[in-house]
Amino acid sequence: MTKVGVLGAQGRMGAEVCRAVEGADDMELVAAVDQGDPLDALTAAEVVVDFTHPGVVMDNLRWCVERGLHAVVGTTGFDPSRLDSVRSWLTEESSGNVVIAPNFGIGAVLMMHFAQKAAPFFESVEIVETHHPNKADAPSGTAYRTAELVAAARAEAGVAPSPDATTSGVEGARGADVDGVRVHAVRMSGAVAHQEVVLGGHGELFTIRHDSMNRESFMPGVLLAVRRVPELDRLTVGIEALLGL
Ligand SMILES: NC(=O)C1=CN([C@@H]2O[C@H](COP(=O)(O)OP(=O)(O)OC[C@H]3O[C@@H](n4cnc5c(N)ncnc54)[C@H](OP(=O)(O)O)[C@@H]3O)[C@@H](O)[C@H]2O)C=CC1
Ligand SMILES: O=C(O)C1=N[C@H](C(=O)O)C[C@H](O)C1
Repeated sequence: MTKVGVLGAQGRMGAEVCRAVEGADDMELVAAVDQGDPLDALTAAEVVVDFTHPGVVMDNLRWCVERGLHAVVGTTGFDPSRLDSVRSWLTEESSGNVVIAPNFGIGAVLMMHFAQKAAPFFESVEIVETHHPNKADAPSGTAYRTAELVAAARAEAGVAPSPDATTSGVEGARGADVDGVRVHAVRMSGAVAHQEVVLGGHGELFTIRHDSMNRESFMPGVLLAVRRVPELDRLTVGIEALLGL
């Protein structure tokens, strides 16, 4: 039985993770910690799952690493400099491993993978993500990561930036620029988590779309990461490798 602790246990995702862990035959929920609770209860765990807030996740993660706990992190906000900081904590001597994934949905991981594959074949690419209006960060971690992967694939293939003749307009109308890829964030009541990667050129549009209809959709990926994190090597970003992609 893997002993699991959850940080952000009363939040939308944390509560779903607690239910999923309690429903798994090979896991035991030993700590459910939220805002204001002491972290000490987490030392009973082998793996800590964090779904909190971009503003607090670095402190939580450092606390886990310093205690040799494995961590599975779904909280967003991990830009390259944050990932470098985490790598610097995970020395030869530290015993815990970390998985940080902007999206644990299997379909969402495949969407990112296919977008990366398709990106060099089209002149234009833009990303449109739609989320529930309670989301704190924009663009989503998934959109940010997709843009990074798409931009890297295009750079490696020597593809020019997406053409854009815009010289005037209202600020924000063209979305955010993430590594040269335009990302548009929609906040919509009734939505959960949705993303389209739109690619175009030579008289055709190719759209790769993913929809999370509920938060259960993330649980197979979260449980997979909890099962696999002890055998991984220090920091793993995304669960692509765990799926054999
Ligand atoms: N990787 C993935 O697949 C997914 C990632 N996410 C990401 O997960 C994060 C959480 O999302 P969501 O569950 O919707 O957010 P919620 O706001 O519903 O939940 C976050 C919870 O964490 C609590 N919290 C805040 N600070 C701390 C702290 N220092 N220690 C312990 N608990 C704390 C919050 O308490 P309080 O409300 O009092 O502040 C709240 O209960 C976001 O970054 C989101 O983007 C979401 C879905 C899937
Ligand atoms: O806040 C959310 O809800 C989600 N956050 C993650 C993100 O920012 O990409 C994953 C998913 O999109 C749901």
